[in-house]
Amino acid sequence: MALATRTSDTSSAAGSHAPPVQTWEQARSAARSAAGRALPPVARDIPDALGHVLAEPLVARTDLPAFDTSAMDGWAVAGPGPWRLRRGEVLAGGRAELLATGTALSIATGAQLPPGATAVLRREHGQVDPSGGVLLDRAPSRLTAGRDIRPRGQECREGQPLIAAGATATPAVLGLAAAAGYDQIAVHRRPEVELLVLGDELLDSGLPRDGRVRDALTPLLDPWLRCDGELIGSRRIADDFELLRAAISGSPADVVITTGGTAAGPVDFVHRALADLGARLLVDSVAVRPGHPMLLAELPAADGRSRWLVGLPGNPLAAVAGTATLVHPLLSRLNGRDEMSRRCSTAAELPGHPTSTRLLPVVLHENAATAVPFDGPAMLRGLALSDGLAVVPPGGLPAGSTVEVLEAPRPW
Ligand SMILES: Nc1nc2c(c(=O)[nH]1)N[C@H]1C(S)=C(S)[C@@H](COP(=O)(O)OP(=O)(O)OC[C@H]3O[C@@H](n4cnc5c(N)ncnc54)[C@H](O)[C@@H]3O)O[C@H]1N2
Ligand code: MOO
Repeated sequence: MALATRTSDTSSAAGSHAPPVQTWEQARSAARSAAGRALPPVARDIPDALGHVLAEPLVARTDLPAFDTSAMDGWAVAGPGPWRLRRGEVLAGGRAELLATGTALSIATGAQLPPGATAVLRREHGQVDPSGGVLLDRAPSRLTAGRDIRPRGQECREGQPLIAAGATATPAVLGLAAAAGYDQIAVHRRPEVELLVLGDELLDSGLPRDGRVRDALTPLLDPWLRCDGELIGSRRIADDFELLRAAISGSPADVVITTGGTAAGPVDFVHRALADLGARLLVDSVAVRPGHPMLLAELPAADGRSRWLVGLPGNPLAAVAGTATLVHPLLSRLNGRDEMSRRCSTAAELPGHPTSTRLLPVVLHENAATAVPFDGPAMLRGLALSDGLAVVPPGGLPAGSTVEVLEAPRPW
């Protein structure tokens, strides 16, 4: 097969005619539509569900608290004082017998209240007489019925919905699920992702030398991909057509992500490999700077499972732009969640490209965006100082306008 180039007459370089250059908005929406719907629900143990999206509402499996509980260290008391002090104590996790009116029993915070108890007297509010057999309240007017008791069902009743389907399993949600009696929760399966980093010029350690540069994309993309999916592989592939073709076709991932090799250089094999594999190009070049050579393709299904490939340009900030434009929307949709962005104002002018959308690293102060220097396609210095990427429409934005700022993926 002839070496694929990206001149205008090579739209057949992949399995079907490549789409025309898309606007940034069209490309994002193509990535969401390609995913279609969230991956099917699976049951996950609570520790393994972090960052997943709930496929079903979280419904309380019990009253919370599940029993009347002491809110303080002190004494469970029955009726008005003074009280005859019973021997022993009830600790958290323990059970106590019926407490007769006029008696009291030492109790710890979190302990189940003995039946018959009407209030809890805090340790610092009570006084035991020298005989050790009688408990007095230092200020009886404070002790109303129910005082310092967390009543059963105060937080929720069994069967009550706590969190809606579609919410992300944050650490707080996982804690609530455990408290409400869950061992496993129903979440959407997360997409499996494999990262293939192309480029014989890349080094894994030491200083750039002899025309070679450090691989900046593995350390940058691996953590982001772990936020948005299950990263099942991350490896370097030599600039070799057969190796690249085999790596793509043999990948078990739902989504294969390549970096580099999207353009027209002598060893840029991504288009050719996709054509050879019969992939369908859904996005091939986007009117965005940096990152315009980014692409999205649907790979032939494997075992009935849909598969996709996102080709990110090699220039590091261009690869980040491709991640924001294609990878994050695709993976978010497969995960069943919305992408993260916020509306901000512009603290100063944000320079634009004449005809393309520009993704510009910005810092945010009091929700107002300012561009940072060193924002060239091959640079990461500006990005590393930034709070997000501003979406600057063609022509730019004057100070005082509203701008969408894309935030980096987070673990939840
Ligand atoms: N004739 C044309 N040349 C180029 C075009 C074009 O339209 N016509 N587009 C330019 C743009 S824009 C970009 S972006 C790049 C995209 O090129 P590739 O995706 O083929 O990427 P490579 O050529 O492999 O690498 C480009 C550049 O990035 C460096 N690189 C690659 N991977 C990494 C990495 N993991 N860490 C750090 N740096 C990386 C690589 O060394 C190159 O310097 O094409 C332009 N050319
Ligand atoms: O668009 Mo390239 O992605 O400018 O570096």
